[in-house]
Amino acid sequence: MSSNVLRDAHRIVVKVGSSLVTNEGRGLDEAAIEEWSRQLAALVQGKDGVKREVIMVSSGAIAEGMKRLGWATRPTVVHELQAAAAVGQMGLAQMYETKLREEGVPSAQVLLTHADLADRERYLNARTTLLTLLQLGVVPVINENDTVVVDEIRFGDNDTLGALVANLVEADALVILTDQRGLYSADPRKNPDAKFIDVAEAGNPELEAMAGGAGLSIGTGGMITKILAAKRAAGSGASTVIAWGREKDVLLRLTRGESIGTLLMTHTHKTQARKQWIADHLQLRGSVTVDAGAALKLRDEGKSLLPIGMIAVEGDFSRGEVIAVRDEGGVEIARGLASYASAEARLLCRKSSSEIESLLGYSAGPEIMHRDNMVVAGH
Ligand SMILES: Nc1ncnc2c1ncn2[C@@H]1O[C@H](COP(=O)(O)OP(=O)(O)O)[C@@H](O)[C@H]1O
Ligand SMILES: N[C@@H](CCC(=O)OP(=O)(O)O)C(=O)O
Repeated sequence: MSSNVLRDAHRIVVKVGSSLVTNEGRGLDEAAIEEWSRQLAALVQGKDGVKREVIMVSSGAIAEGMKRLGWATRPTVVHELQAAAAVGQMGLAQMYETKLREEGVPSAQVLLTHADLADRERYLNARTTLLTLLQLGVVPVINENDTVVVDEIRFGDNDTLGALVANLVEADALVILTDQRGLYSADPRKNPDAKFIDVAEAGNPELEAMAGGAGLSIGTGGMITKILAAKRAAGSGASTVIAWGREKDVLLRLTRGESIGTLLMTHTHKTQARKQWIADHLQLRGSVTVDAGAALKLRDEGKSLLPIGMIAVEGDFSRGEVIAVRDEGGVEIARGLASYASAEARLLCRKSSSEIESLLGYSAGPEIMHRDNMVVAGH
């Protein structure tokens, strides 16, 4: 098994499932959360010599809420599930906050819904906030915002949410911690002869046939959602490891290059994936024309586009929509996500970034298009 995937990963999304977090429904597993927090902190602080950025996607709110409300069986009424999630999320966030703070690492609670990632503006806001938190050395602790979503628009299981977060921040790797040592050729609870898979290609359809549903009533996805999450994460260039969450020092050992769990590899390159994503999935909503100086900075220096170099704005677009950047001859030199809506961008042409706040009454950052959200033609 090639083991340099995690060793070389700079930005890692870790997902832990309900059954682990809540000790199979018995209540938040303080010792386990403390263990993961210690490891997350060590990665962020670079105790092994490399500082990494980590995001924790943690389930467990509903299971913990049920316990706090004294409910022995999982309700089926959606508002009761939402109420349980709201109660449980308090405990979940509090425990990660406490354990990470004890390790000297600040944390942040981020609750997301499907709508947040489907809407261009909210997508960009979520992305920018998460990248800002990572830059600040904060560990974002993410869960689905269960209180406001009903079944049809839910991620449903946090494996999918973990993969979408990996896509959102362009993580190098997704680590899914669960109650099995990884993927087997069949559900090991039902088939004791199932063989362990140590490495495979993410997206290989044979894997989907091996994976069954959830093990205990606490978890929702089972192995199939993990396999599909790995496929989705691969789309943005992240490889996935599925491993046992109680394995001693699992995150530290993985990032030291040890082979633990099942590695689902991708060969998609991150920048290639992003380029493809911007090229394929999004319709151009407009464009901006820039002067020769700005064109040079974008094309040759890998810089963001600042309003000072922008001469004109074409079309009608919102923040977060995809626009083209053209030079004065009309040639497209880049495309990417606009940080400002077209009406705002028009007011900012030829202006210094320091004037943004006084012109618009707020600032969404000094750039018209940040280089992280841009693909330059020919690069
Ligand atoms: N091929 C397989 N390999 C390993 N586990 C499998 C497989 N098929 C189904 N499973 C089941 O998936 C369970 C893990 O999923 P789930 O219960 O949703 O956990 P989590 O809360 O970690 O998301 C395992 O306990 C196992 O019973
Ligand atoms: N958002 C839900 C988690 C959904 C869920 O069950 O996920 P998982 O256990 O990872 O399959 C919660 O916190 O209870």
